[in-house]
Amino acid sequence: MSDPVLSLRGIEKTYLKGTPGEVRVLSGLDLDVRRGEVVALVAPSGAGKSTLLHVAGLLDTADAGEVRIGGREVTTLSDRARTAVRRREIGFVYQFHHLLPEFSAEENVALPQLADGRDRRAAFDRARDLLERVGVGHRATHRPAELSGGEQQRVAFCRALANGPALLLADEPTGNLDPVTADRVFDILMQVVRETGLAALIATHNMELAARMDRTVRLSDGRIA
Ligand SMILES: Nc1ncnc2c1ncn2[C@@H]1O[C@H](COP(=O)(O)OP(=O)(O)OP(=O)(O)O)[C@@H](O)[C@H]1O
Repeated sequence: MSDPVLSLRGIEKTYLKGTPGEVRVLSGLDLDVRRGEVVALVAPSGAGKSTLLHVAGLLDTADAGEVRIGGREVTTLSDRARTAVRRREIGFVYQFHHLLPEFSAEENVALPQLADGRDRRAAFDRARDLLERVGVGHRATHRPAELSGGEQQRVAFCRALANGPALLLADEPTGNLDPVTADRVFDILMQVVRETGLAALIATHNMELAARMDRTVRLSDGRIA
């Protein structure tokens, strides 16, 4: 079997180490996510879901343990090399869209591609194609403030997918939407993930959404229970 897209081994993370406020969040956590697999990450508030996603997404470093992306150990890479892995291999979706307000939907989706060296025309073609696929092609030239919450979040998915990542990490991606919109946006996310064969790790408090994914993992006492 091929290497998991994401492999975490023995991950440790403590905030404010050595101070009275020390918080041990991850303590020897192991997790694999394979190509085409959509995994729900479920845990009580404060258990460390965001911390885990940040470590897996190379936005933060663990105190100990190994992070492999596509079989490659990334913990020991230089900052520059890690940034390149993050940009090419990993897409993020957050609870709030974090789109750049002064740019249109298509510009928001084109920008990560331009940052990765793709030519302008190809970047905008891909942006419009992705926006079409999630049903917001007709809003391509609108700025985020001119879009509904569900539309904003669909644009945020497109931005996450813009550089063709192997791994999608999402932190409560529909948590800010009303239940009907959340359901619809989640369907679209699942459809796109299925079509592209991505590995996805999606943190959610919503057990109905978790039940629609391939597998649920629970984070408890700093490990996968
Ligand atoms: N930068 C930080 N400095 C100190 N403590 C932190 C920091 N970031 C997070 N924590 C603490 O670490 C623990 C885990 O936080 P984290 O945000 O990973 O939890 P979570 O499971 O994502 O929570 P929620 O579901 O509420 O978003 C919490 O107790 C939090 O207060």
